[in-house]
Amino acid sequence: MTSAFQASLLDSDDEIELRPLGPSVRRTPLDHGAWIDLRRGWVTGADTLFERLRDTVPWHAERRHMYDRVVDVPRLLKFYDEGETLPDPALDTARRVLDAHYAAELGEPFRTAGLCFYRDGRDSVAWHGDTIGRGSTQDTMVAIVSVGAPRALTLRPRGGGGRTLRFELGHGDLIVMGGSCQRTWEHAVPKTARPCGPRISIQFRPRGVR
Ligand SMILES: O=C(O)CCC(=O)C(=O)O
Ligand SMILES: [Fe+2]
Repeated sequence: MTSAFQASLLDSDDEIELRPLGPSVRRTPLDHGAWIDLRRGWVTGADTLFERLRDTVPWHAERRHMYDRVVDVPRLLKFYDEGETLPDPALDTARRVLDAHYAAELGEPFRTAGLCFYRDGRDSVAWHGDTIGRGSTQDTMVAIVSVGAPRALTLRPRGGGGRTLRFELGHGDLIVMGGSCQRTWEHAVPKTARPCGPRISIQFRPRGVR
């Protein structure tokens, strides 16, 4: 359970590595058939990976219609669709290891990678489920790797009410939202007035989940 699962991502002296998954992944069942898996510190050398992604990903800002206005999306984005080359070999390895761990339960591989760059506490994502695709009707999984400074990822049952769960995620932490989580729960990265450093999240999703 050690070296076989430990993937060295670079042949040189860079220390980006993935620690084993297996029993170190903690599952928390949530109401309505949802669950969360948490593996703290999955990626070692996560600060190095943060810097590489920050410097090499072709980040772009988006603007969206909100009522009668066009507003800035408060984070930088880059989406890698199925078959597109990922920006860093560490992400290929991460996806392979996630596939090996979750294939039997998920029944299909993770195919796409969405990247978000939260530059400071003003960047955020509002309450939502990933329901553009199949997540609105089917159980699925969304695996999120966080590098850089920790930010809170919050979860609550859809429509509010009920308790809000809060996970501070950064520095190589892995969280996986599974079961009905995208349609029965919502998640967010709230803005914060506390001084905080930048965070990048990498979301791996199966085909047709968005
Ligand atoms: O950055 C995160 O951890 C969450 C991002 C997210 O929920 C999304 O892009 O759908
Ligand atoms: Fe999301």
